[in-house]
Amino acid sequence: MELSARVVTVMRGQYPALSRVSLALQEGQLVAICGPNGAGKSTLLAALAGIEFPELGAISLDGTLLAAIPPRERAKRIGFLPQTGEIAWDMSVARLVALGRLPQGDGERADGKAAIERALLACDLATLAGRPVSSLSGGERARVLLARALAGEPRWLLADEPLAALDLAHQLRMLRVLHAAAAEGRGVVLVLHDLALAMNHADRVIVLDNGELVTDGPPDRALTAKVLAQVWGVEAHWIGEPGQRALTMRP
Ligand SMILES: Nc1ncnc2c1ncn2[C@@H]1O[C@H](COP(=O)(O)OP(=O)(O)OP(=O)(O)O)[C@@H](O)[C@H]1O
Repeated sequence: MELSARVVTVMRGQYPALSRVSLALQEGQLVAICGPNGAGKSTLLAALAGIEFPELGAISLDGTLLAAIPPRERAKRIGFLPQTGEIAWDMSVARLVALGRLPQGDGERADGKAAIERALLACDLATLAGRPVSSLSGGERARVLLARALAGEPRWLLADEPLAALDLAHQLRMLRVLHAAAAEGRGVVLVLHDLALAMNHADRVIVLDNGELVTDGPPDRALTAKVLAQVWGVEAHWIGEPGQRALTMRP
């Protein structure tokens, strides 16, 4: 089972936001997409989710062009959480999370309800379920949006900076949930700015810069001091044990 991009170019006006990017993602892994501001991370994630159609190249899911898969079927198989945590309509947390079952159409049936309940619990939302989303804090809202994506229990979960607004304990909790989803055989792809999270928790890291793929591999090979200098322009190095690494930087 594979989600792949073949020489994908996405234009923004005259300039490419993504330029000839090729990669193949496998289920069962947690993959981090990293890179500086404007590198093309959100564009790549949206293209992989079928939200954005590339001008050149192709995105395929299990060998079928994404563009050829009907939108509802695509939404069943690929859950997408965009970077902007905007919520258009005010409603209760439980109702918003239930929208994650729309592609399946079973939000009122036992299977759907159980999946919604699992997502609410996974994101520590049980006590907030009856609250209007407009009354929540930024981090609470971010957990609700992640829960909506999880409620669909898609084969692929693509999330753009899902942990950025979360406190330390909830970051860890959500990482465990995302790891568990990968261990169940789902594909989990996260855009992450926090390179220590990527280093310690991802199975694979993809680094983009200026719309181009710079490195793609295990975290310790993709996020070397040399890559940090070349891509982020910082003099930094890793300390600590594998799985508990921290980044030290010269000011
Ligand atoms: N609507 C737009 N019009 C013009 N250029 C755009 C538009 N949206 C994005 N871009 C450009 O496309 C490039 C890639 O943007 P993208 O949002 O994918 O970057 P990113 O790596 O996700 O950045 P960030 O870390 O800041 O979220 C950037 O140079 C950005 O300025």
